[in-house]
Amino acid sequence: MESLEQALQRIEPVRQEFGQAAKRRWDSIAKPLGSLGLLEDAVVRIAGIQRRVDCDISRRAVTIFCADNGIVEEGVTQCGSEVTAVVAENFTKGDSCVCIMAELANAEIVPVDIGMNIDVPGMVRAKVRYGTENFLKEPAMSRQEVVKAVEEGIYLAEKLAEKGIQLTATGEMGIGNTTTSSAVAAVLTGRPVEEMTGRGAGLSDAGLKRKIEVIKQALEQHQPDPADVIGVLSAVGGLDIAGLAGMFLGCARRHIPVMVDGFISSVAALCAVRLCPAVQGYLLASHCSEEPAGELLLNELGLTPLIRAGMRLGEGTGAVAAIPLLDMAIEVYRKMSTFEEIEIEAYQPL
Ligand SMILES: Cc1cc2ncn([C@H]3O[C@H](COP(=O)(O)O)[C@@H](O)[C@H]3O)c2cc1C
Ligand SMILES: O=C(O)c1cccnc1
Repeated sequence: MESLEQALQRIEPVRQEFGQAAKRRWDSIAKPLGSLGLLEDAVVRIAGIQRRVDCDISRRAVTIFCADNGIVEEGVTQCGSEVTAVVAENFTKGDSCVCIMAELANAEIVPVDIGMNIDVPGMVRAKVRYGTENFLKEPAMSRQEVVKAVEEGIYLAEKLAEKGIQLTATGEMGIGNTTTSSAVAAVLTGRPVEEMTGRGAGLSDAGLKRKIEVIKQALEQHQPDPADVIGVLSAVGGLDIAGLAGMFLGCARRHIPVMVDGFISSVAALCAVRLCPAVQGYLLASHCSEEPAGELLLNELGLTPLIRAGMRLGEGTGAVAAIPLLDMAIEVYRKMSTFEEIEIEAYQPL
């Protein structure tokens, strides 16, 4: 298993020359220049990542990192931690929002237990520990545990690469993970907690107020250093965010395009990019989360979303929703006649 340090050293920048060749192919196609907008940009990006002009995303998976969060004790969520395992079990049976969407998008579901309170059969076991601590009282976990979770994500990306997966979508499930995500986002962006915090899966006004207070108090207490991503995750993060950060790093390491989902996934992507800026070139933004910080995080990542659908579900639903758009883009890119071909036909005597 590759260590985080080794992976960080081995991640290479994307190869622009393949992206440039893909752009020339788009420009030769018989349609107004650039008229498929972000769909064209996505294919150019994928070509650079895969290092091939005839890029291919026909084999795809959605990895769903599942973990529990000790901070749920503080009343920052609408439902209890037991819901994490219930939904996770449904991932193994194909009965969740993301499963139904992934079936249509022809994406394999890979549910990963990176730190749930309960063991659920049928999941990829990458459990670092049974849930985190309540970060209002003590650090969520140790630095070693953060590194272990990141390394599990990197390892899983390696396994997906070995299986021939050509595109990964990132998902998560873990009650309380919008609280950990808001805390991490506030530290990494240096923005006020209020701007970074929303209602998650559905909090009341009073609940939202409490959630903001809890995060503020915890940050006051831990004073995490924004330059120390592992330290921030250890103080106020979650195992799902750490595992996802590893997935982003691992996909970059293996030249796999990786689709960012919503709020939690964006925070994990930001962690990965702060650990290794070259990772940015391997990311594709699917949609803009309806959580208050959704747009800000995408800006911070330098990404433009393909979809604006007002989604705020998680599980990887937004990332999976964008896959059919990419399929359509690649189909046009491959099959559509070029200006040259059409002109040649036009000169044939009728
Ligand atoms: C039944 C159910 C299914 C979900 N699927 C995704 N989430 C989403 O909501 C959770 C984060 O919100 P919070 O921080 O407010 O707990 C995550 O698990 C996320 O994936 C769900 C939440 C619930 C309740
Ligand atoms: O945007 C998200 O990823 C999100 C928002 C609310 C709850 N769960 C996930």
